[in-house]
Amino acid sequence: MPWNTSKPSDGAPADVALIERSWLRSFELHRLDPGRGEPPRVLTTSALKDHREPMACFMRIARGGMEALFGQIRDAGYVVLLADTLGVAVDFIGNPLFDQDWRRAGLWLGSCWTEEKEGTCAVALANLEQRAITVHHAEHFRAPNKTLTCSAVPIFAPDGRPLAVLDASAMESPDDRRSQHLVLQMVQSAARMVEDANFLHEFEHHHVLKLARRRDFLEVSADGMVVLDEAGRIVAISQSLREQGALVAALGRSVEEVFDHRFEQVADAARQGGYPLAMRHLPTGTQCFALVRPPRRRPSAAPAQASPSMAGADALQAIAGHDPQMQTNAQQALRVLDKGLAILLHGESGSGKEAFAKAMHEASARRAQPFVAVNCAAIPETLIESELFGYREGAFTGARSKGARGKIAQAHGGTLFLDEIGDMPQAMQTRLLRVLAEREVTPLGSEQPIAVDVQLICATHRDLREMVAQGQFRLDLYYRLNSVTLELPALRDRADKNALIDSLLREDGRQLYSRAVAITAAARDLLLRHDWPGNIRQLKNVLRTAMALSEGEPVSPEHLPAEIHGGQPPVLPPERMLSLGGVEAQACAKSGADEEPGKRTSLLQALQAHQWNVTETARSLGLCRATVYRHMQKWEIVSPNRLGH
Ligand SMILES: Nc1ncnc2c1ncn2[C@@H]1O[C@H](COP(=O)(O)OP(=O)(O)OP(=O)(O)O)[C@@H](O)[C@H]1O
Repeated sequence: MPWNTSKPSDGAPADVALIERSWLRSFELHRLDPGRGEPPRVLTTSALKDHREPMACFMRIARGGMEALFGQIRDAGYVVLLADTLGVAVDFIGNPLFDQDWRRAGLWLGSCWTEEKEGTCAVALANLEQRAITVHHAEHFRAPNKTLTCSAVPIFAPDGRPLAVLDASAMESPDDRRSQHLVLQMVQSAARMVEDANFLHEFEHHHVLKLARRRDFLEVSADGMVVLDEAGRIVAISQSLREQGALVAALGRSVEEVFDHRFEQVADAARQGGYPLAMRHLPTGTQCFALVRPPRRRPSAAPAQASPSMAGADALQAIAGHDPQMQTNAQQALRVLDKGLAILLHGESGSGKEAFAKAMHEASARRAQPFVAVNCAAIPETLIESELFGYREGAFTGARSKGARGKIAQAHGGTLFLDEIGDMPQAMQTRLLRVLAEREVTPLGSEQPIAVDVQLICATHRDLREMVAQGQFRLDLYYRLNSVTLELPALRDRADKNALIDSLLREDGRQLYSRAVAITAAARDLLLRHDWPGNIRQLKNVLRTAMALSEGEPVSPEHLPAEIHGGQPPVLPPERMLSLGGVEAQACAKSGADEEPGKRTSLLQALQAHQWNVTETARSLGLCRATVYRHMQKWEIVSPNRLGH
């Protein structure tokens, strides 16, 4: 576990390649004139407010890092900028003596540093490539920027999403770009400081383990941080660990599965002042040390009293993208969150209902509490009751000896996401209605009700009104669930397909090749013309397969499956049929046409390879989970984990 490896330094040759590519785009894609004279555009105060408001909370935290950085470099004539992910400078610190000069150079609050307008520049490149970079003097594309030297570093949210860019710029500097190496390092450490402070703030109500390989450095400079929820599960890791790929596999596991300590020991250390624990990372046997930061007490017992999260609101905006209908959905969601209303998401399979529900949870006052998702279509009818409501010991033959908490009780204080609610059996509809009315749940075999307080979000691709008309869904439950219905557009109807393609190439490219992967105009054109029956999930799978086939080179038409070319879906052997992302939509859409015996074997092998983890299996095969469950039911494949029930 290489926690203490230092990050790659300046990496000048890599910078040169990025800068060359950006120049090409500036000429060919953005058709900019390098000789144009004006400085960057500066937004009006009210337009700037729209950029600052959503990140107000983060900006307060970032200010500390900006001031510390400015203190180190002000005498050398640098200013410090914080830009949002659209390249707008939302905060600025410079020596006020030179205000006029900064403003003329575009180093000013509200200035827009995008590649589309400015061509090659550091803030735009840090945003696009999501890595630290210096753009020095003539490396800038436009003439007025060529005297500048700018070093910019992206800052990430706890979930790995880009949040902002920190930049240090000067109007005068030596010609040799190596003179900026140290400045870039300083911006990097300030960015990391801001990122860590934001991380600790987001998880102030959790136990946080600060980890280091060397005990002496633990208190002054930890190698990374790990967050535990109330049940001792690892729910987040800091960006430093994420970048090194360390502990990513530990997410979602309990602390004792990953380290040789139980949660009680960790909580005990926290109570006694967080003394350093000597720990062993079980999968690798690596020794490390941990300081435990205890959770801060909530000011009130009710979690719903906390203030809404600005970072969460950002997450919601990010999921909404640039599509007007999705933006309206995000605004409406923000208005109705934390008001005790049930929310219904309606949209085709793969259109992002669960992703949107998660983002809503992150934006709500319940964000530090659990988000529990239940797919009603995936649980066999005989198990749905115990799964949802829980059971007491000995409630039925095969019940676990200690009983089990149901999903509804697990979501207490947080959000319960009921996916495919249209598939919930009628008897369960009646029980759910009672839970919603009485705000308590009675586990099977028990007479003792447990009080529950959950934000309920349901999702379906079905027409519930039609189901009500046909007597398949209870009218009273329908009214309870849809205080607010948000319609998620199908991908083919989204106005921001281009931006979605770019963000998937950037995010998944980062995972596969540590950088964004480009796409040719011809391939993009094919993607834009396709009608995407499997929606964003299908697009994501097609792009991942294409990126793998292109080996990181720009994705071009030959990397795309036949159906994207407007042809018939490829006729493939069953194994490939299940393993190609591009056929996901077909598999989802027509589960009746897939009877070949070879497919059962392929699915079985994939499930075994992923230790019967359906989510992982679905991901590896490029299918949606519901389809995997459907196939399992149809082909009578039973998980060994279920045999005991
Ligand atoms: N705005 C987005 N940007 C990038 N990826 C997205 C976005 N929205 C959804 N996705 C991804 O698309 C995939 C499908 O999303 P999700 O599971 O939320 O869809 P769904 O509508 O709940 O599907 P189903 O009805 O089949 O359960 C997931 O991998 C999700 O991460």
